Amino acid sequence: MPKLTSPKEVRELLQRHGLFADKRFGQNFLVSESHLTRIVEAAKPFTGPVYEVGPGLGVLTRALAEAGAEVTAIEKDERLRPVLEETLKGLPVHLIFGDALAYPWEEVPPGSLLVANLPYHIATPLVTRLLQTGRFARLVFLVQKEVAERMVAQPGTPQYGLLSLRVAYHAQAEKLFDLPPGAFFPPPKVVSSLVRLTPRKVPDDPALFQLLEAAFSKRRKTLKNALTAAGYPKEKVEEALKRLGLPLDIRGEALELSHFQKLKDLLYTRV
Ligand SMILES: C[S@@+](CC[C@H](N)C(=O)[O-])C[C@H]1O[C@@H](n2cnc3c(N)ncnc32)[C@H](O)[C@@H]1O
Repeated sequence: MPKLTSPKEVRELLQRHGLFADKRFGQNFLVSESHLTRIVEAAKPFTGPVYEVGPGLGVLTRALAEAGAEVTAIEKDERLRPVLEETLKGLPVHLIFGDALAYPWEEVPPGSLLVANLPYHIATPLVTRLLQTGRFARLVFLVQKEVAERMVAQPGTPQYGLLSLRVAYHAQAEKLFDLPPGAFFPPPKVVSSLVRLTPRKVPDDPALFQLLEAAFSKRRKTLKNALTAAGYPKEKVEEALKRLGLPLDIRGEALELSHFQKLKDLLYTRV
């Protein structure tokens, strides 16, 4: 069995199967034993079924299964089938080939976990969708450091925006540690971070997210101008901001989640 945390053995495994790491699929395989251990520890305890998006060569899949997780892994790249059949042989892993964005996440058992080294190009839409299902007890995943910083950002910081508010509404968010490019083969151009989200089990709030999308659609505008440009009545927006004790020229980036929730209540209340 090849050692999947050895760049040399990973290169040989790919060569033996006539494969290469395909950038289009965001393929940067984890080859750091110490980081692998820390990711598995951050995901424990395995209190529900574990879903992995993008098993790649199976390094994390194998570690999770060996640690006792009941893993379902969804991989888009069909070329990896023979590799995964080799590296996951004998382990009770349910392997599905397909696009994770097309997976029926709304049907997974309540209390499921996501543990993944996410392909960078689908990380934000995928995490948003998984949070909206209300089915996950914990999501532990690697993303570009810059995306991780946006997920945990506080009001008034340059990284703060729609993604930070989406995450704050649905979950408690932690950025646990960074991984240098050398932890992957081939090394990416960016630093990665491990994020852990612990959902609060709140129902989705479409009116709130409609308001947030409008507030952040024009980043350089004041909140009042962004909302009126999106069709919210100007007088109502001004009145609501005054009632909240906020200046009329405030920008969306300065408001925390509770402000937006109160603003939504005021804007959606008939007078
Ligand atoms: C960053 S690599 C991680 C691979 C492996 N988990 C590891 O840590 O070495 C991302 C993986 O996601 C797969 N992938 C890319 N887009 C996908 C999609 N839409 N659905 C499912 N898997 C996808 C890639 O083929 C690749 O195996």
